[in-house]
Amino acid sequence: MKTDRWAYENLEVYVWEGKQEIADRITRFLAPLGVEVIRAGALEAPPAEPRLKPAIAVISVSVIGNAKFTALDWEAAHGMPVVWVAAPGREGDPGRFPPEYAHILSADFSGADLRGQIGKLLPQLLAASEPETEVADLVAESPAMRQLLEQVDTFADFPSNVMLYGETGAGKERIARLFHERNRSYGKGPFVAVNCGAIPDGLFESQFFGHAKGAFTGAMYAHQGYFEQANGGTLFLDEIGDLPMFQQVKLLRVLEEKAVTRLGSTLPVRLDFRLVAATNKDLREAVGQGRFRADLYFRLSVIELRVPSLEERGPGDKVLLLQSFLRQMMGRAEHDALPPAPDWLRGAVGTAYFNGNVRELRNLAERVGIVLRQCRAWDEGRIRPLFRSLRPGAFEGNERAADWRGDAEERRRIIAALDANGWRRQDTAACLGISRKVLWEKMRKFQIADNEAEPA
Ligand SMILES: Nc1ncnc2c1ncn2[C@@H]1O[C@H](COP(=O)(O)OP(=O)(O)OP(=O)(O)O)[C@@H](O)[C@H]1O
Repeated sequence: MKTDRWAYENLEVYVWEGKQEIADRITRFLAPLGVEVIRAGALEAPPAEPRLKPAIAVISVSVIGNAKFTALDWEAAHGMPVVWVAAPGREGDPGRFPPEYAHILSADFSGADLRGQIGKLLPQLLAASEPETEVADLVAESPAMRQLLEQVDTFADFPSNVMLYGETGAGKERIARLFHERNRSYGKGPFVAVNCGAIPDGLFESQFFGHAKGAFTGAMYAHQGYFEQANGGTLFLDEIGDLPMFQQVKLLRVLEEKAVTRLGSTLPVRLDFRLVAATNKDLREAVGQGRFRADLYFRLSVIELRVPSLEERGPGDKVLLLQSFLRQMMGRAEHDALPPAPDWLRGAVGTAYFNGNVRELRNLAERVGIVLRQCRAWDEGRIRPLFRSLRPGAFEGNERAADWRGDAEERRRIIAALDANGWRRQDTAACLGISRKVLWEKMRKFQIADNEAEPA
């Protein structure tokens, strides 16, 4: 269970306020608690990347302009609660602010006033930052997913680094969380997810290493980097293949030394966390082409697992996922009150091709959920058209779908040959007309477990 202290130390507060003095006061009151205060400009557009940490915005009512932008619009677009700053004496004026402006501060607020408002929002932030009911909702009925979960169970309780491969949106972060949750020691600590593709060069060090107070202009307070934030828990490095070479060197050094020194400090901090990295690229190929350091690759890839795409998982998992997302969206009671999903719907989901994997399927579920809530029935006339934007699974012109189907087919062929040859690699390779080494590489690529195979 996360604590208020954890929440403050991991909180980002975006300040959109025209008056410098007010913005400075917010920083002065919050930064000593470990809060990262970010001075934001106009924030009308929702951020392109999802935020990695819980966040609150503090916004001056005057910069928004009540007429065109309501508090609800803002909160929905950004997914973070807002504390509004109003001119002194106006904050309690019910005629002026509709009820959704629930958290209003008078512009002459004290530190206690500000912390009081934020304190009211902490329980909601803490709840949101807990992993969703990951394990309970994890849909993994297909043989490919069951095999993956078995592998997670085998390795979860060890500290070894893990590398997850898989298409975008296949569920790599979800599996990383599972590794975290199933580890008896690190699972009790934080799970810190970082998208390595989204870190500007100039910010890598301060974001990963943190900085001491006064380390550079503007570093008014000490800041914990991702390594320290993940201490005692799991650090999930997504899109690791996008890490530029010079950042790779720095990451490797920290992993080797198991310590980090904040910028502007001389005191190393000992590190002890579980590292799970993920990529949708072929890292071995990147190593071969000199785009990824071999030493870092070997350090990260102690345990290598592949998260199957939805195509490989097959129609059964697609249907179950759709139902699970619908239950989440509509609420279990409302969903279960519906008659069972009709065959035409199962057929449509099962054969659709989801380019964006589980994430795209969830978007479809959201659209279906909206219709279901309106008509409370599986209305074919209204629901079937929602599938039009999706390509059928057998769509000829889609190369990626064809690749995936090709992989799944090859995997099936290899398993059949292994079965037919009693899992003896030499005989299987001969039967397939490939070398034993190539067979081994393919078994590794397709995550074919060879528990019963002869010793190598
Ligand atoms: N087996 C599953 N059961 C239920 N939900 C899942 C499953 N796998 C993934 N999801 C959901 O699908 C969405 C995408 O998953 P996730 O973020 O883990 O994918 P990813 O492979 O890490 O994506 P990216 O490559 O973009 O980083 C998330 O909302 C996740 O909760």
